[in-house]
Amino acid sequence: MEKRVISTQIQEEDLKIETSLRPQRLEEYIGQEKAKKTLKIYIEAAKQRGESLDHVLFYGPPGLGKTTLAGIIANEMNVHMKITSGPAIGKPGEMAAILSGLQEGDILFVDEIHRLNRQVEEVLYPAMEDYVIDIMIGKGATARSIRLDLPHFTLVGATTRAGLLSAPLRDRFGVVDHLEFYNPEELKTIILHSAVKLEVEIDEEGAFELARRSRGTPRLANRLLKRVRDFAQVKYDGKINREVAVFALDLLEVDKFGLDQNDRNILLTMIEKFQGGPVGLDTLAASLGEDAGTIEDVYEPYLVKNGFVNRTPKGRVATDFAYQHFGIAK
Ligand SMILES: Nc1ncnc2c1ncn2[C@@H]1O[C@H](COP(=O)(O)OP(=O)(O)OP(=O)(O)O)[C@@H](O)[C@H]1O
Ligand SMILES: [Mg+2]
Repeated sequence: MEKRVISTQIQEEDLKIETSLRPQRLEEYIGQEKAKKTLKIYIEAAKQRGESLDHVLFYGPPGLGKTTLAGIIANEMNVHMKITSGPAIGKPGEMAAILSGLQEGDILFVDEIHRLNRQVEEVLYPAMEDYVIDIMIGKGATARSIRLDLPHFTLVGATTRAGLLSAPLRDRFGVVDHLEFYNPEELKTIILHSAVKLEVEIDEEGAFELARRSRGTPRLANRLLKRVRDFAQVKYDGKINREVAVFALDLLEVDKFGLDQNDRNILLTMIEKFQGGPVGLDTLAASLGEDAGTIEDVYEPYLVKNGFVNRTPKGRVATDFAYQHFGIAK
């Protein structure tokens, strides 16, 4: 599918601004009240006891703030954070090396943790549970394993697909938080904060228009803000109000539900090629020329959340609301 403005996955243009816009403290982190409340308590308790925080797993669609929260935990606990990811660690020895390099209280952030291979994962089990690793020394008949103590660290895992995590790994996390899509009010607040940092002039209505077209996702809200700023600069006097926002977003083909061309493609394919479904995920993916995992993690959650698609045991179904959205009779 085409590269889309609305894609919630990280793009090169985001890297620069994301670092500067990323909240550093829990109190600057907007929304996710449930996760925030529990984290706050756990952080305070761990600090009072002078212990490391329990292992934490964040899961949810891309761009909702998993990496941001991991960084915030490190800041609040006043410890270092080491960052790695599932696909980056191929061998058990590499994981052992990372773990033994940690200091007391440190955070090890493992992004895309569902992509760790089995052998690497097995190093984590005793490490998470008892803060030890077993290392094999020697070969063949003389091989033996020795046990090394690790500092008390906190593993923070992030994944878009909690379902793919093995049960033994999932069970070793003391705190599991599902990040939810943000509501337009929360996104509006995020946009207004970002606008201050980026020195963009935007009014409340302009911010709200961007917010409700941001697919419930802060990453997107920030990206749209940046794009619309460019429009405002070139076509208007640099200030973003509702009119500028609507004009720019229409040009970018983001509709008032935050759907873009690719979302519409998915829905129209379901409606036109599969009579609205039920259609299996793999069949739908093949028909769109898109990866099934991407549809499931990136596109579908928002379509389901907003009532365009239902997931049934027989497959995906386009809802009446989806038909209405396109003005197609069922
Ligand atoms: N609660 C929030 N308040 C303010 N800004 C936020 C919040 N959550 C995320 N952001 C902004 O959105 C950007 C993307 O968030 P982040 O990188 O943490 O998402 P992610 O869930 O880790 O995504 P991915 O699954 O792609 O790794 C951040 O750089 C930050 O600017
Ligand atoms: Mg991330």
